[in-house]
Amino acid sequence: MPLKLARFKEDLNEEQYKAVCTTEGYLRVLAGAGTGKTKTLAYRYAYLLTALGMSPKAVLCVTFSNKASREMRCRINKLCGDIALPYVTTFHAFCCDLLREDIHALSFVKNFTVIDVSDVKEVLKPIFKSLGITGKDFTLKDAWEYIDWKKGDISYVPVMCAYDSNNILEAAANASNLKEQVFWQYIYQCRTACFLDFDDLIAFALTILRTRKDIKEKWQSRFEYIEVDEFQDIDALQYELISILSGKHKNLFIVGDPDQTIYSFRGANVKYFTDFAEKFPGTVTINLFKNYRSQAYILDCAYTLISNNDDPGRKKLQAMRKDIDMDAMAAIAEIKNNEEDDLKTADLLKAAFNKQLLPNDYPVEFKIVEDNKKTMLPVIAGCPSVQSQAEFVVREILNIKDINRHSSVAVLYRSKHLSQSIEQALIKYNIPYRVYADVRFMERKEIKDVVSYLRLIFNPDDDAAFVRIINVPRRGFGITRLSRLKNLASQDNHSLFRTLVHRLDDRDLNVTAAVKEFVENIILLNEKSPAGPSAELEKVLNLFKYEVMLKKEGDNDRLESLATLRFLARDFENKMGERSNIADFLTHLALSSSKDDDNNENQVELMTVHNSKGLEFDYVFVVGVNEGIFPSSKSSSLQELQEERRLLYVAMTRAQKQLFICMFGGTAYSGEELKVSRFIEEFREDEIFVTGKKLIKPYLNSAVKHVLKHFSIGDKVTNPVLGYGKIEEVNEKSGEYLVYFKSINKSRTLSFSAPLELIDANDDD
Ligand SMILES: Nc1ncnc2c1ncn2[C@@H]1O[C@H](COP(=O)(O)OP(=O)(O)OP(=O)(O)O)[C@@H](O)[C@H]1O
Repeated sequence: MPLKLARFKEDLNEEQYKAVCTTEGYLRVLAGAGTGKTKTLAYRYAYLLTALGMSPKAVLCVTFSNKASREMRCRINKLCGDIALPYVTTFHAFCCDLLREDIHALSFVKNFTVIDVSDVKEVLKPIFKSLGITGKDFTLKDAWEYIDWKKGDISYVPVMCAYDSNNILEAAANASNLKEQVFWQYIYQCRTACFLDFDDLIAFALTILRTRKDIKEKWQSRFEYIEVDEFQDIDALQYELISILSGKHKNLFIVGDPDQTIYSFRGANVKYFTDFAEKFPGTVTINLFKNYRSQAYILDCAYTLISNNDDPGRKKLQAMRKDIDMDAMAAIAEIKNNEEDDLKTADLLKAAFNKQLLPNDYPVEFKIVEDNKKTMLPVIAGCPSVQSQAEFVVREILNIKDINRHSSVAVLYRSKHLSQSIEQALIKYNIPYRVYADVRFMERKEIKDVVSYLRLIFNPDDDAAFVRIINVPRRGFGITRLSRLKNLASQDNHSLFRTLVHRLDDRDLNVTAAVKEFVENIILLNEKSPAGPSAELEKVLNLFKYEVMLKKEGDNDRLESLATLRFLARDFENKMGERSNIADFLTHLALSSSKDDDNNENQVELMTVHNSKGLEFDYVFVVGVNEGIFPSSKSSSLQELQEERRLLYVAMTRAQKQLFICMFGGTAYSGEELKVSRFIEEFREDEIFVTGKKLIKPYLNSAVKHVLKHFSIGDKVTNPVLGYGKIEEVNEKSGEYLVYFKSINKSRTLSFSAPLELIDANDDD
């Protein structure tokens, strides 16, 4: 059904409507979190099609991620019916389309293969091997970061595409350092295999547009209108691409929010958004500031946090949602004890949520908060350990009263390694979940490998475990030998491992010294009286050289997974005490990895904050808000810290109904005591509800110190109850205003945090 024009006015607010209908020229929309940026973009696209009658082929709408472009297509299809939308796309997909059509201009093959980051690592591995590079020199990730950085200068493209590929080898031979050598070897391998990585897609497309006037004009003519989402996060090359493409018709619509710039580390620069009007004279700017997503307390708290960053023309967001049912929300467990320790807290949480009497020997006060106002405030939870944090999250999830879809709950974290303790707790309580764009912890290759070692030691007849690890690390026991062994095993009617033990000198198998060593070690560990899980794990990692292999490959991600596994083993021992053994630990792990139906929509969503961009959930838990984690220990400069703050702001503004910000105590691997994030210190005490005060309280400064002054003497303001008023005095020390209200013909003293909105100085009250 065609969209009725009246609907645009009905569905949109005044500013959104203006943005949708201003179709000609340069338009910049400065849209705060949850103010309907995506909605405006979708409606504008629909408006171009229905009101102007444009063909979808003439409108380019570029979003930041595949997820965002799927969402955009879905929204447009809801408005315009089931039509094809060939150019609602991402930067990379668009460049790929352009190259499939015009890569001949670079004399590169049309049937190139696009490779992603994991493929890049596979291309790099043999290069590392041939150059004898180990993790001590640099890691695969370091190499990839160098390549990514190098490709910021696209002058490599003609070399990569040149007829004579010896040029590339020459560049590699003349390289001034090892990383540079890896770069050119990588380019050579990609050229030979006809691979293009994501950086190449942009670099190749831009090279064509820069150098081939005819092709440039073709693409410029094609797109009469261009829309770009998340413009605050575009980089120099993407900016140039859009500038070129919009160069003929000059109808460019951009939306962005400087407070949500979270990709500076990848070269994004917010200046392309903030300086847009100078670059393109005649630009109209529209501000969207009415937030339709979150309840007011969440927005207030997020605003307090982000106000610590430079002000890029920030406007306080106005909460529009009035429909939130407080009774449906999760009650909060308030921990008031002074002597928390890890296990006790978990038990206490359990008791509190089950409304059981607390055991007498806990010298604590612990209760469920039933106060609506407190429940609405963002909760800051200080959990004594990473496990009690997970316990807290899961218990709160179970306690949400209106939870009909688990997918209305998200657990967000700064670093993906934080997911595993949450995963364990969700499994324990049978709550379905999905880890966004990631492999679950127990399904990661390295974890399965190491668990297979443990299984084989425990049970040498475990053929599945044997097959998985006999040649990892490589021991000269590939597919051919394995298939011979399988035949022999079925003749002997033995398991694979036992057959191998009996046939070590069999000529057919011709086993290597490394395989013999493997067999000896398995037998040795199997015969020894088993140690606790963590000691056993250590032996496996050392004896079988698994960890050495990862170090050689420089695979930090996998090494960090092993660190997590060590942590799990230690934790299991702590919990189970002297009784703990490897068999129980294996059972525990096996149960943890039981698969749920991944297509099930009814799953709690686990993801990094970066992945949560553009999404919204009723209930949001941000976990691991610890100093060194969030902000990351890698962020030390002012700019980096501001980016981390924006990242937390993005996480907080995903929440619609309730927001939980959790940190955990304990000791880090480095031996240092874990601390509360500096961002928690930036919240105002009156804007949050703290549970687990023992950990949090020492870090909170007095509310007054943190209260921000928003208004000056003479400002005209409005209050939802008292109506129009005028600021008469500002008392910085007490954090209060004296405001004269016309409705009562009196002045009232109100705190800086009172609900006051600035009204236009020209407004006549
Ligand atoms: N005019 C409106 N009336 C009612 N609801 C609206 C309006 N505009 C947007 N919304 C709703 O507000 C929520 C946020 O909108 P949207 O996802 O488009 O925001 P956004 O600006 O893209 O957010 P962010 O940048 O934080 O990801 C959505 O649930 C959307 O349906």
